[in-house]
Amino acid sequence: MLAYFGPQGTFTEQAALGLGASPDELVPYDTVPAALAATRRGDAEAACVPVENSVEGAVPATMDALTEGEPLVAVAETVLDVRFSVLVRPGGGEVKTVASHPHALAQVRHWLAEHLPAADVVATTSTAAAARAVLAGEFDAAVSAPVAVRHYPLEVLATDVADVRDAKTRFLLLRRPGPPPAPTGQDRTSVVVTATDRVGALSELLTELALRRINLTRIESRPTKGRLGEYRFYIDFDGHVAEPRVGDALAALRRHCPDTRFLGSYPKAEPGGAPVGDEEFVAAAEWVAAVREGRGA
Ligand SMILES: O=C(O)C(=O)C[C@]1(C(=O)O)C=C[C@@H](O)C=C1
Repeated sequence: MLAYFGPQGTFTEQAALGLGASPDELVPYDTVPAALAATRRGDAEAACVPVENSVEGAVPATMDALTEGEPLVAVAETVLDVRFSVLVRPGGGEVKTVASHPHALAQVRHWLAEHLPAADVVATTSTAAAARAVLAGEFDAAVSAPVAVRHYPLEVLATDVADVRDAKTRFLLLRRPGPPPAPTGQDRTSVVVTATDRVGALSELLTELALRRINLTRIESRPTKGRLGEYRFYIDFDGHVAEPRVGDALAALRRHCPDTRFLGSYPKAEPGGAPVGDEEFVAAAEWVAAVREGRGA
């Protein structure tokens, strides 16, 4: 069974199907932490959750749930184009309230101001939860994934709704720790570190990546929820833990920051950039091994 951030008809369900899940193994959970908790307990083999959107940024619920509790690791990612449909009850009349996930609402602010300026905007746990609530008569319109109309007998008031064209959301498939998927040459590695409060701490961590020619693809911070001013950094970079360069960098991060948590090495959804070769690292390690054994100098 595969848990996902539901209910039925979310973008996340679409993402899980796109990652190869079959519809009959999918089980919806109403929140991201609930989907991850089911995976931690072993009720689900894996969980599919949103992690970042190109307009609204990180999904805080996912970031927090990845560091609180037993480790989970990403084994795959996928990226979806995000355009919304506005759904109403058939023959529903005037739209006085419009509901959706906060991330979705943030992506259609201008559209709502132009087309439904008098409507009250209400946040729901997901885009599909909004559709479900419209069906139940709680709100008049839902800003939903286009697929939601297949699950809820609603009428489409508008399609292709998005303030920013080409908006995208990235989703992760997470499992309990196990051997990472084999490297493909176009992989991403994710970690979370807590930088200590001193001059240059974060810059030292990033320098470890730069020194090994590792391309940083994302850095996000979230408060540790402990002391004010203490932050965790979520760092994504190109490469796979199986590559000597990347393994070396991870070891360095862990030396700087003993609570470094590995969040996975997995194939990139949108491959790009030439892979950086590991030849120099392999050759240098062989040279050191030879020196140690007295075979080289
Ligand atoms: O509510 C959904 O349909 C989701 O899958 C969540 C989510 C998100 O968290 O960003 C996913 C894609 C869209 O950007 C809006 C909402």
